[in-house]
Amino acid sequence: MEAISCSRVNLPGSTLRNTNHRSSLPCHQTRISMSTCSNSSDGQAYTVSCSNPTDKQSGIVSGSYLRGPLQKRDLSGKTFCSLGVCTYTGTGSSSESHSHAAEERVGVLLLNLGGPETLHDVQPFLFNLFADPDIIRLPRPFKFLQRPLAQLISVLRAPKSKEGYASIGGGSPLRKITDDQAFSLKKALDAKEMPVNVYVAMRYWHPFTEEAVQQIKRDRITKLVVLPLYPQFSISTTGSSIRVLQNICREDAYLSRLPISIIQSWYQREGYIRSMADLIEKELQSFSRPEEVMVFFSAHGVPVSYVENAGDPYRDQMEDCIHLIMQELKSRRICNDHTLAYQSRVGPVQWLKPYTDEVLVELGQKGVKSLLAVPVSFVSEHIETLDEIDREYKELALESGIENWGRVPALGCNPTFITDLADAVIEALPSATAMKTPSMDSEEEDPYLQPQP
Ligand SMILES: C=CC1=C(C)c2cc3[nH]c(cc4nc(cc5[nH]c(cc1n2)c(C)c5CCC(=O)O)C(CCC(=O)O)=C4C)c(C)c3C=C
Ligand SMILES: [Fe+2]
Repeated sequence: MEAISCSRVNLPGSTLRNTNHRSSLPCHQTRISMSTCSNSSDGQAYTVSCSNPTDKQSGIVSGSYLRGPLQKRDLSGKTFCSLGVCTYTGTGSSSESHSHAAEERVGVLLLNLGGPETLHDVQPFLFNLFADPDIIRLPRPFKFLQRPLAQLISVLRAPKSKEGYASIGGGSPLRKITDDQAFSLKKALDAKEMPVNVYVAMRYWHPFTEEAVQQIKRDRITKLVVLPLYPQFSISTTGSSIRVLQNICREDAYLSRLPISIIQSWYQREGYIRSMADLIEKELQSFSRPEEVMVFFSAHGVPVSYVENAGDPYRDQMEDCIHLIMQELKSRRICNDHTLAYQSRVGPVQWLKPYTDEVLVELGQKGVKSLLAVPVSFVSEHIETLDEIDREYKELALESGIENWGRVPALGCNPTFITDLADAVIEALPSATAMKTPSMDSEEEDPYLQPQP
């Protein structure tokens, strides 16, 4: 594999590893502090040199990722957690889940968003979401408004959200799907002779990160791989979850010494790209003229300011991801037209464009008759696939002149995908190092989550 070089945003004092490159596009430049990196000739063991002059040696986060721009920032914050940790330890007790070395107990921590399990949970779930300073980014002098604003917005938005959740069965399916993915991942790792415990940490609903972390401590895990269930990195998703984790680790003697490897993004992995292409190829067959179908990638949006002011690599990674999926399809002689748009905007600010609803109308006006929607920023079914895409966008598309509509299902427990995640975990394990967290500026502190019932 050819050598590549890149510049990237760096956490203060971070040491990062990049493994398993798939292609040779240069990493993208960001605005904050930079570090340069170059890969070894075999595309493995990709080490990023640290640019922080004051703290060159300390490894804050050890990240295994493939390529592409990464957002690294000071991750700090606080969270409250409570009941319901789900751990997959196989048939035996957790202490049986050892790695090869007698005392080594490997844990995998899956990070996800979480969702309300009942309609009663919707408003407090929304409060937690809007109280996250990575979701509503207030300028420093206005940080004190975060919680009151979260309270106000959550109360105002709750009726609309409740309608959506009511229409998909009265709650989010995310917890059940994530638990199933955790179970499948554990089985896939067992099959590769890598016995692990798999934990689930949700950002805005049960089981919260702290619950998972408590279980990790009880199980006396000796090495941890952190795997966000978001293929692409965004400040608002993976970034936010890592910040919370880092904050918990900072305050805990055991956790601050625990070797941890964080997989920051994995959209470039061959197995993921192949499994997405498989789903698209299969779904295209349900159309009478598959070659005439527009492949319509719909990604969850973020406000433009994240990308343009805060250096969020989300848009670049999303575009790169679509490119890789289309390349894979082309290699199978599937050469359909395709487009990417962003859905689910909230509030009055500018979000990434083009907007899904606007593009659907335009495509209908231009005479596109068959369209296959591909949700691409998330790997489980959730409110935005089951309600927004399947109901709202489908209706809009049909009204706009599109006659044949299809939608690719989310990956869920797709075997190719889960096996690839298992490989990602195995590749990340050797780079686990203790998470030394920066001391936190009190003004940057996360507002406390609303205590849950
Ligand atoms: C990559 C995925 C996601 C990004 C990026 C993201 C950013 C983001 N989201 C909001 C606001 C809301 N998101 C909501 C639900 C929701 N968001 C994602 C994923 C991403 N969000 C998922 C998978 C879900 C669904 C969870 C489920 O229960 O099924 C909601 C609640 C639902 C609603 O009222 O629409 C809100 C609100 C912002 C503001 C944001 C970036 C800043
Ligand atoms: Fe969202």
